[in-house]
Amino acid sequence: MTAPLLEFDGLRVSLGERPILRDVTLSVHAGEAVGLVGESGSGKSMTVKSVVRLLPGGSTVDGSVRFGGIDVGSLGPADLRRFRSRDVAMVFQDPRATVNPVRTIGDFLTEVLRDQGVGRAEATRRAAGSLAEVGVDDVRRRLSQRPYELSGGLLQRVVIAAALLTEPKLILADEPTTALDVTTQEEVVAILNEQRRQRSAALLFITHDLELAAAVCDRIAVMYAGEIVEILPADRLHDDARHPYTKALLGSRPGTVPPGERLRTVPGTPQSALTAPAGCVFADRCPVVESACRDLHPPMLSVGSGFAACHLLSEEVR
Ligand SMILES: Nc1ncnc2c1ncn2[C@@H]1O[C@H](COP(=O)(O)OP(=O)(O)OP(=O)(O)O)[C@@H](O)[C@H]1O
Repeated sequence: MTAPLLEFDGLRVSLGERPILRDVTLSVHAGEAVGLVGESGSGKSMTVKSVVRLLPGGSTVDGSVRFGGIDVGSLGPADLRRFRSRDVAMVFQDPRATVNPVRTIGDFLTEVLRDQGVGRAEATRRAAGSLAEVGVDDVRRRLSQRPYELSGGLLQRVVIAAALLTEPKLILADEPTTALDVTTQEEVVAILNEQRRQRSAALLFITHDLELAAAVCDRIAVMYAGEIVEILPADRLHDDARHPYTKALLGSRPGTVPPGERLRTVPGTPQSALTAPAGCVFADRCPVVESACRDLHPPMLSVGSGFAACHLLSEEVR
């Protein structure tokens, strides 16, 4: 197999004394879509932000994030700028926080290309083409409009068009549809995925929604309290999930209980890397916890089609 495009290798991030990510190890291959799922505060956004070095000030980083074999922590200012504007593209939750409200859509779209020395007419032509590809109609008029004139769904398409314009090798998408209504969410995710597939761009896709991750991605990494606790192929999610946390997430989805019955949730409250116990981070909420789980940190084990960090699996793989 070829070397991964993106590799997190034992990534640890702390803010002062406070741990945020602990030993995150994950790879994303060229053209592959990997979903990062987990409850709020599990570290999904911090993992993604570490790729482009957008962590909060005062963060300490150990371990590494490599892109194309190069440690992004070692990039100087000019290389970092080039990496951020050419190799990766980002799509965040709220398009209105991404697009400058007082500038036109055309200016927003052509800016990066113009920075790269592309002439105005050519940049506008490419911007118009990119908008059309993500299903925006009346492209010429859109280019002269300002963000407040567009709906949230349309504006997120503009952000996706911008993300695709520089032909990035990797797209980082952090809950790209949470701010949109349900029908628009599906359309926007479908367009993002279709367009990145056509370009063979890899995708690191953050979502709370396991089913959405399974529909869009090739593999899924489940995070809890700043750690990855399970990684498995998306099409094996239902059959092969082994970690008690992944199973609890699967059991708490809407649609798993008959209409009228109360939706099950994962019992207990989510924890952060700071509050998690010393042994298994999920021990306090785990329905099958044993005494060893509280003391010893479980290693990531190869089980079935994926990997999971759970003491109860140790016997099985021995
Ligand atoms: N700017 C910040 N300053 C201090 N702590 C932060 C900051 N951003 C995030 N954290 C903390 O880092 C941990 C991981 O947060 P992160 O945003 O990565 O989680 P997440 O899984 O993406 O959650 P969500 O789904 O709510 O976005 C949390 O405990 C959070 O409180």
